Amino acid sequence: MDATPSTGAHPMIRLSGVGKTYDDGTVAVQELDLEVARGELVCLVGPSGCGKSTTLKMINRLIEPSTGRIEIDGEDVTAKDPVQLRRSIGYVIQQVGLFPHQRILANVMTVPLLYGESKAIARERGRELLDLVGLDPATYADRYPHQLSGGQQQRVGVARALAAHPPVLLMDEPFGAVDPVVRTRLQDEFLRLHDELGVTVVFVTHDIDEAVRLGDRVAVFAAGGRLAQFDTPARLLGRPADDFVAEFVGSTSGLRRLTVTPLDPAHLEPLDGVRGGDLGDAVGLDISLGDALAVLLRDDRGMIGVRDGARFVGVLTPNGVHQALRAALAEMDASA
Ligand SMILES: Nc1ncnc2c1ncn2[C@@H]1O[C@H](COP(=O)(O)OP(=O)(O)OP(=O)(O)O)[C@@H](O)[C@H]1O
Repeated sequence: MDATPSTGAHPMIRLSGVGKTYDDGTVAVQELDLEVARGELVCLVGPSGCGKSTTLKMINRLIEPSTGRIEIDGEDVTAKDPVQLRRSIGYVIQQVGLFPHQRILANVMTVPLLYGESKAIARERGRELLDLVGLDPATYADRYPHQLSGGQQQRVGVARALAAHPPVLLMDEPFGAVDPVVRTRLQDEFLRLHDELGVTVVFVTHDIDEAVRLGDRVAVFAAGGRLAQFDTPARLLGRPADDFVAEFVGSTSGLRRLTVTPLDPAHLEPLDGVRGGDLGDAVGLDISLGDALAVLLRDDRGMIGVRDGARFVGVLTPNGVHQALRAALAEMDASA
């Protein structure tokens, strides 16, 4: 299968009325409706035990749903052979699960070989993928997993999951075990990779910051697998659906909103009368309000220049930051 999004009318993943009750009576997920568009990156987030992993594992049938229907690209997954299904869906977990006695390249080549590719092609594809996830094949291809750091092992896990060009990639807390600095780097790299490949991703995390940073949309789960809100990061933070979501996104949601609100020329002040020397650092229009505010706070002039390419387009002041946040909420309300 190919990761290139096709143009069919149905979503890439559709869960309708899906529920899971384990044999001991635990209701892990109930009546879940969720649609993931082609090429979308959706994060499932929520407190421990709220059914995120169960939901993910039902998509590739590691767990069979008790009720409801799951479709991938319009096809009912229960009608497919589970082994074939799992080969066509990439799966990355926190405990990377690399084969310890195989070298890194061999680990990544596993899936293409399973698909019957020749060794030469699988090797070439493996090297390409290592490169894609930021591991120089000349350095890492012949190492064993224990000779890599935790973050590097996670990258190999991602490379291996992408080896079969899966149209769908499921990720369960893939960056949970690495330190915050490495985690941020892996998130950045993964966002770039997602843009490049257009693969549809469902990503489980318990970290709301990770969810709003990565997700095109974020599904917040409450206990018992209840979907409390499924929305864009900006709406989730700006207009939480209920008290549970408000509490989950937390008291720092104002700060988080800065990271998901773009810098908008409408909230800049004109350059008139401002001399070059009055301006602190200049930032580009393509950054978030949060990054712009960080630059604004770095010096005490209270304003920074904003460029669109090489051209100065205005000045951002603290008042402009407030205006942008207020306007983003007003826009959301108008479109609701
Ligand atoms: N095999 C099982 N048998 C019985 N109950 C289970 C089983 N697997 C999971 N559960 C229960 O189902 C609920 C949902 O578990 P799940 O692993 O999906 O949650 P989660 O949101 O992914 O949690 P975490 O963030 O802690 O990984 C929990 O109450 C869990 O104890």
